[in-house]
This record gives sequence, structure tokens and C-alpha cells, in this order.
Amino acid sequence: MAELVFFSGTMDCGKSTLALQMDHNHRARGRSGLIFTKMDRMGESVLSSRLGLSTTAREVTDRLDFWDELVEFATTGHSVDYLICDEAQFYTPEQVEQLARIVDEMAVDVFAFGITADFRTQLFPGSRRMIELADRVQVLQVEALCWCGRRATHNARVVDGVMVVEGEQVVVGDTKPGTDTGLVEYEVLCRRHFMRRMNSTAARAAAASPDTLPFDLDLCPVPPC
Ligand SMILES: Nc1ncnc2c1ncn2[C@@H]1O[C@H](COP(=O)(O)OP(=O)(O)O)[C@@H](O)[C@H]1O
Ligand SMILES: Cc1cn([C@H]2C[C@H](O)[C@@H](COP(=O)(O)O)O2)c(=O)[nH]c1=O
Repeated sequence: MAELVFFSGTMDCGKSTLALQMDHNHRARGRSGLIFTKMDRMGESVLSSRLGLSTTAREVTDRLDFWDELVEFATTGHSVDYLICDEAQFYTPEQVEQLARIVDEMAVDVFAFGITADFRTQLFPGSRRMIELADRVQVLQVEALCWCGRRATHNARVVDGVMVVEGEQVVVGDTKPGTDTGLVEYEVLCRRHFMRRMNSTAARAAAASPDTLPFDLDLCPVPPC
């Protein structure tokens, strides 16, 4: 029975790596698949992992209709067993509905990968629809870590070293500084430090401050917080 599976987790937890691995494993068993992504950090029509692997992919635009795309592909004599859909948080809710229909009516497996929430902790519309429609939502096993060592659960946006909670929902960027968007970068944090807006830069500054009292520095470097 074909399935719609949403593999989710924070940024930098290995989603794109898993997407590439799943494509490899299914292809190695003679199944044929199509790879889609949207606004990958490395550019258009590429699915890239921070481990260094990448592959060409079909770029998802807001106008793309997955159902029509597959029908057209099938009319050229090709068969499709599965779809790999990376950066699915950026898909429209209608596109997620098309993917569910492809699973149910074409018996094609859809493996989707994405973050659930943005830098304000709000669900992306595409991820919300995935959670609503998927047969399974699978949280990745590899845990990204907060600077304090706890499991990271939230994606923080950092501008010039300072965590921000206002701005456009979509700004493509990386968890490493100095990449494509220049000033905007992301850092994964545990909820505790996300709620305190305490990213690694702020924590380092607080630890270096002579005003910081020597208790529970990890949680509350600048009392009262
Ligand atoms: N140099 C490295 N050595 C080993 N693992 C690495 C290295 N660089 C990145 N990784 C792994 O790659 C993961 C990020 O993979 P990626 O697929 O790009 O994540 P995502 O798509 O979820 O943002 C990191 O969590 C880490 O486990
Ligand atoms: C939190 C958040 C992220 N984004 C962007 C930043 C990256 O380009 C992708 C996530 O990619 P990854 O493969 O999971 O690292 O999403 C965004 O646009 N808005 C946000 O709030």
C-alpha cells in the first residue's frame, strides 16, 4: 500500500541526507522515482545535504501541479514508483493535497522531508497540511543539538548575531554563518533557550560578563530572565 510519509525535524538534523539515502535504496532495488525540492540552499534544481552529497532535482514552483506533472511523465511511457519531496515546508497546501491524491489514486509512495515550524514557532502552511494528511509523520532519529547540549527542538533566525522573532516567514539560509543570504543565519536551540532568546552568541556574551551571577548560568545568564 502506497504511503505519504512526512519526515520532519529541525534544520540540520539530516533530512536531505535521508532523502538522498532513500532515493538510493529504492533505486538500487529497481524502483523508479522522481526527486523534487524547493529553494535548496545550494540553488535551483538541486537537492543538497551538508554531508556533501547532492543530486539534480525538479524545482517546485508555486505553479507546479504534482498530479499534472506525473500524468505528463506517465504519458511519455515512464512509470513512477515513488517521489522524494525535499523542503516540503515551502510547498503550498494545495500541492500537499495533490501529493496525497497521487498516493491514493496512483499508488505512488511519497516521501516528504521538511521542517515543521518557522523561526517564530509557527507551522509553515505546507507542513501543517502534511501533518494533517500524512499516513505517518516520522521524526528523524539524529538529533540536532542546542549549544547547551540538549536536544534542539526549535529553529532560531539570527541576524548579525542577534536572535530575531519578527520578519518574513521564508528566508533561505544556512545554520553556518556567511552563506548565501549574508546577514541571516539560523541556529537550532532547545525550547528553554529559544524562549529566552539565548542563542550561542548571547550565551557567550553573558558568560563573559562580570555582572553575571554564578548560578544556573546555563538557564539564566542575565537575571532576571
Ligand atoms: N563533517 C560532517 N561529518 C559528519 N556528519 C556531518 C558533517 N557535516 C554535517 N553532518 C551531518 O549532517 C547533518 C545535516 O544534514 P542535512 O541533510 O544537510 O540536514 P537537513 O536537511 O535536516 O538540514 C548534521 O546533523 C550532521 O549529522
Ligand atoms: C526556520 C526557517 C527556515 N527557513 C529556511 C532556511 C532553509 O533554507 C530552509 C530549511 O532548510 P534545512 O534543509 O532544513 O536546513 O528553510 C525559512 O525560510 N524560514 C524559517 O523560519
